[in-house]
Formats: sequence, C-alpha cells, structure tokens
Amino acid sequence: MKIALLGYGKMGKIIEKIAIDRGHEIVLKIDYDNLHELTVENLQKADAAIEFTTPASVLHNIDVCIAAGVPVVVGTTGWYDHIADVKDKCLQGNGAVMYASNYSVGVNVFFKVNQLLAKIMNNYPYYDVQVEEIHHMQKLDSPSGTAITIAEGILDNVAGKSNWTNVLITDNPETPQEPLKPEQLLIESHRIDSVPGTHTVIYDSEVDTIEFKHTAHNRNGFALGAVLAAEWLQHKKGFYTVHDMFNFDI
Ligand SMILES: NC(=O)C1=CN([C@@H]2O[C@H](COP(=O)(O)OP(=O)(O)OC[C@H]3O[C@@H](n4cnc5c(N)ncnc54)[C@H](OP(=O)(O)O)[C@@H]3O)[C@@H](O)[C@H]2O)C=CC1
Ligand SMILES: O=C(O)C1=N[C@H](C(=O)O)C[C@H](O)C1
Repeated sequence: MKIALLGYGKMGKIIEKIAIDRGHEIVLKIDYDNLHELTVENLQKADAAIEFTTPASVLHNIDVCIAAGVPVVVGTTGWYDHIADVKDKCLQGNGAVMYASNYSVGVNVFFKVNQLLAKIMNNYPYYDVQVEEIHHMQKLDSPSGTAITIAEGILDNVAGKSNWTNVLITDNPETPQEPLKPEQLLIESHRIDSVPGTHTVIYDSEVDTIEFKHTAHNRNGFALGAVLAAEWLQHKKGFYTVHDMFNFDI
C-alpha cells in the first residue's frame, strides 16, 4: 500500500518504520516545513494517509484528504469538540475517516475492561472514581484523548457521575483549584519528562482502593495500530472509530 504521512514527528517517524517493515511504501511526508506539498494532487498518489500532527492543523488535514478521496487514519488528539462536523463533512464528501484517541491493542482492551469495571462499580456508590494520566512534557493537549475515552466509559456506566473535569497538575502550588462537585469525574493530568503515556482509573473507598492501570513502554503499539487501521480502511468509505476495527466481544 502507498501511504502518505501527515506529521513526521515522534509518531510519524515510528509509523514510517513499522509501515515499511509491513511491506508498505511511504510516498509523501508532510511536516511543518513542507506544508505547501499537502495538495490534493500529491495526496492522490497514496492509497491511505496517516495523520499525527497537532490540534491546530488536524481539521484542515482531514478536509484535504476528503477532497482528495484518500482514506485517512487520524491519530491527533485535542479536536474532539468537532467530531460531529468532521463526520458530516466525511459523509457528504464520500470520504473515509477513522479516528481514535489511542490505536494500541492494549489500550483498546483497557477501554473495554474499563466499561465492564464501571458497570460493576456502579453497584457500589461508596467508591469514588477518578482518572489519572501522565504524559511527556511536549504534549499540547490535556486531558489526553485516551483519558477522555476512559472517562466516557465511566460516565456511560456510573450513575453518580455526570461530566468530567480536568486539572493539569503543575509544579506551582499557587495554581487555583476549583472545589470538585460529587457528580464531576476528575481527570488529573501530569506532565513528566518523556513518559509515552500512562493511564490509571482509581476507585477509592474508606476501606480500600482499586487501581486499574495501563502503561505504554514506548510508542510502537500506537504506531502499529495506526498502520493496521490504514490497512483496514483502504477501499472503505464512511466515518469510523477504532472500535469498528478491533472486536473484543466475548
Ligand atoms: N491516537 C493515538 O494512538 C496517539 C495519538 N497521538 C497524538 O498524535 C499527535 C502527534 O503526536 P507526536 O507525533 O508525538 O507529536 P510531535 O510533536 O512529535 O509531531 C507532530 C508533528 O506534526 C508536525 N506538524 C505541525 N503542523 C503540521 C501540519 N499542519 N501538517 C503536517 N505536520 C504538521 C510537527 O512539525 P513541527 O515540529 O515542525 O511543528 C511535528 O513534526 C498528538 O496530538 C498526540 O496526542 C500520539 C500518540 C498516539
Ligand atoms: O501525545 C501523546 O504522546 C499521546 N497522545 C494520545 C492521547 O492523547 O491519549 C495517546 C497516547 O497516550 C500518547
């Protein structure tokens, strides 16, 4: 398969290696310094595009892929308020778009078990629940997209929680913190060194604590999942999430 890489940063470089190892060819690489090469004509040289850039550029990049008729796997996070608009554009433009807050198999298993755990814990309202995420210092968005997906899995199943709220923990003890309402699900974000991504769901009661945790050791799992998604999306039309590709029903 011929692949266009939109974004050639930490993820783009690993995706390139994994794609080549799987027998694919990279026909276009777009980064901040050659944005003028992102044209419909150039994109049409590819069978699929894989997009890992920034929250500020992702919407434009998806638009160009739809205009070119090239399926696009979107990894960028931090744009999820626009999902409904992007879905409309994709369907109206007869495009093919897949998005996911996290493409790794391990995290997608974690998402599934998180929903099951939340269903069980809904019967025990004396446990309070919160989500914690830790990422590297260069991360632009908070909370992480993965933490949002985890929070949605909890909000769908735990009756005592109605919406999530985010606190980015800084080193500054003066940073004001709003008091939390009981129905708010806290997502605590930490930015430490070069951590690839750690997510923990914590159910806490007076008598004990249950911690459910996923730790990425590197970015290879995210990158492999994105390449698998491009293989899956090739020749399809429509708007998909990674859940359409992974089937963990038992
Ligand atoms: N869904 C998933 O599984 C995962 C998602 N992510 C998400 O992917 C995104 C990228 O992550 P990561 O690779 O670590 O980030 P990086 O900052 O390492 O890479 C982003 C790259 O995009 C480039 N860029 C900026 N603007 C544009 C543009 N308009 N068109 C093309 N390229 C552009 C940047 O160039 P320059 O540096 O010159 O500005 C940079 O090289 C983030 O949103 C992150 O949250 C990350 C891991 C897994
Ligand atoms: O920015 C990152 O690095 C990551 N972003 C994704 C997210 O926001 O959840 C996925 C992964 O955790 C790494």
